[in-house]
Amino acid sequence: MKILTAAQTRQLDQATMRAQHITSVELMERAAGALAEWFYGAFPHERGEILVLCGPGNNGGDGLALARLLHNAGYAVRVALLPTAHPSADWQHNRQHLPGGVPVAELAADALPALAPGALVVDALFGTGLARPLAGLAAAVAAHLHQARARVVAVDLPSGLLADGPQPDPGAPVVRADYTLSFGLPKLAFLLPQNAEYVGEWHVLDIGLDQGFIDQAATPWHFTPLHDASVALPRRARFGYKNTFGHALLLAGSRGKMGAAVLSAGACLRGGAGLLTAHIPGGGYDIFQTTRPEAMCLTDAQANFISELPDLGPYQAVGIGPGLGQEDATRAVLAQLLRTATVPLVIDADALNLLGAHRELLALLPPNTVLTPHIGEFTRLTEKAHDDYHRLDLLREFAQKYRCVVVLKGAYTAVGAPDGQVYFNSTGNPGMGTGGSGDVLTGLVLALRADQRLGPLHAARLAVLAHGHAGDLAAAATGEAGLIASDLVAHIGPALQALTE
Ligand SMILES: NC(=O)C1=CN([C@@H]2O[C@H](COP(=O)(O)OP(=O)(O)OC[C@H]3O[C@@H](n4cnc5c(N)ncnc54)[C@H](O)[C@@H]3O)[C@@H](O)[C@H]2O)[C@@H](O)CC1
Ligand SMILES: [K+]
Repeated sequence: MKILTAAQTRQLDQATMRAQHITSVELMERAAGALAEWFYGAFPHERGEILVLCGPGNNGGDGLALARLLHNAGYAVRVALLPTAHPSADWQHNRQHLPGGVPVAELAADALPALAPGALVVDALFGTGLARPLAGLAAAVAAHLHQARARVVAVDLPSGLLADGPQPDPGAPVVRADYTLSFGLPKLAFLLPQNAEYVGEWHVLDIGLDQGFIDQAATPWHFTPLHDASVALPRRARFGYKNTFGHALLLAGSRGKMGAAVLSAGACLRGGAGLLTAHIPGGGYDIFQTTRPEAMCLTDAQANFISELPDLGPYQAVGIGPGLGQEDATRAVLAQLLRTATVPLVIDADALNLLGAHRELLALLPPNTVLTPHIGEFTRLTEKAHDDYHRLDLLREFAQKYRCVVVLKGAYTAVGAPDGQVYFNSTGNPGMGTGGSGDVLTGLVLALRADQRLGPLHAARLAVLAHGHAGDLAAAATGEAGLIASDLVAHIGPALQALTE
């Protein structure tokens, strides 16, 4: 699913009207109808008065049309208008068609509407047409809503927030919505942590926008919903056997962190690898063989960390990093792996930290390597981003420069591809912020990299999607707080099953 800029969204509206031979008023009516349907579902028994705040443009027009539909459906509705000398044409149309029974007032700085705590307010002040930061009356209204602790439903975007880029004035007020209802497609702003306090829970409402325009629109940003045919797992061949499903090698673990190796290995096995060999510190042998009898095990001469690179001949993919530690000898193993590997690599955790601390090693990264940093690890590989948008620029630059796939982990994990495209993930929950969660992802990526039917981007996106879905399935059983990484491993099977072609 593509994510478009505000400018592209305007072109999309125009293209929709042309392709479907409808007027902008008719498109606005569709938008208002979709908003009203959402309201009927979300607030079926709302008894209090709903205050609809309308700006001067088509976002305000949506608000006026919604006020009419809610009133006609039996809700108590009141409208407050931002004073304007030049309302949009569709605004004027919907103002004229507002039923006489709906009270209308103009907003004024010295008489902001009284709001009981929890009052339901629709923010239809500004949407994709926002041209400058909120100031004056609009800024006062945004602050007033926050102080009054109103429940705010934003139409298209919380007013004051840009759809597709950082705020020019980070200090300017933005409406803090509890819900944001976007038309047709998600917006880039929704996916970044710095905007979470404004966007709240967001939903995309289908208003039948022109798919032809969307298909040809150029954008680096994409959103991967749970069921996306382009990242499905191909079925296993009826006559396949363990060697056809790939033999993975995992280098992981150090004293005190053998659990990372165990979790990662479990995820690799549950991820469908035909065979898994783990190379671990000698002292971890009993732990590993006891907890992962399905895996084979090579032990390092060192008891507490990894100092040797095994012969890579038998393997279709190699993963390195979980629980690895950062010994000099381990760094030498990583360097040797980068120099000699001819099969796909997956690099995580301390292997990334070693790369960050010895950046000369980055030049050795084989193309199509999958790296799975969280924000801290990514910062060590690149630089400190001044905001979340800048970090996305750094992600694209890094993936393009090293021709790698970079999985930047977090809510809406962003997968950066070597061609500069970025794919945001839709699955997962805050319960997955728990030790070992990343080790599980590494094992899963490794399994899918050993599957020779999948390219690096497909494997990474599918692993991220399945990992998040496993988290959602697990949280349904344990709750978010109770979720631990072993639960993720246990749910990888059903998650992948749900994502199979
Ligand atoms: N074009 C269409 O057919 C559709 C548009 N839709 C709605 O239309 C919205 C976009 O409408 P517009 O392009 O009219 O833009 P907006 O309604 O977002 O805002 C534009 C108006 O606000 C003024 N303005 C911008 N920033 C301001 C600020 N900081 N302080 C004070 N005034 C400011 C502009 O001068 C202009 O009058 C979307 O967000 C969506 O809600 C939907 O109805 C779907 C269909
Ligand atoms: K809005």
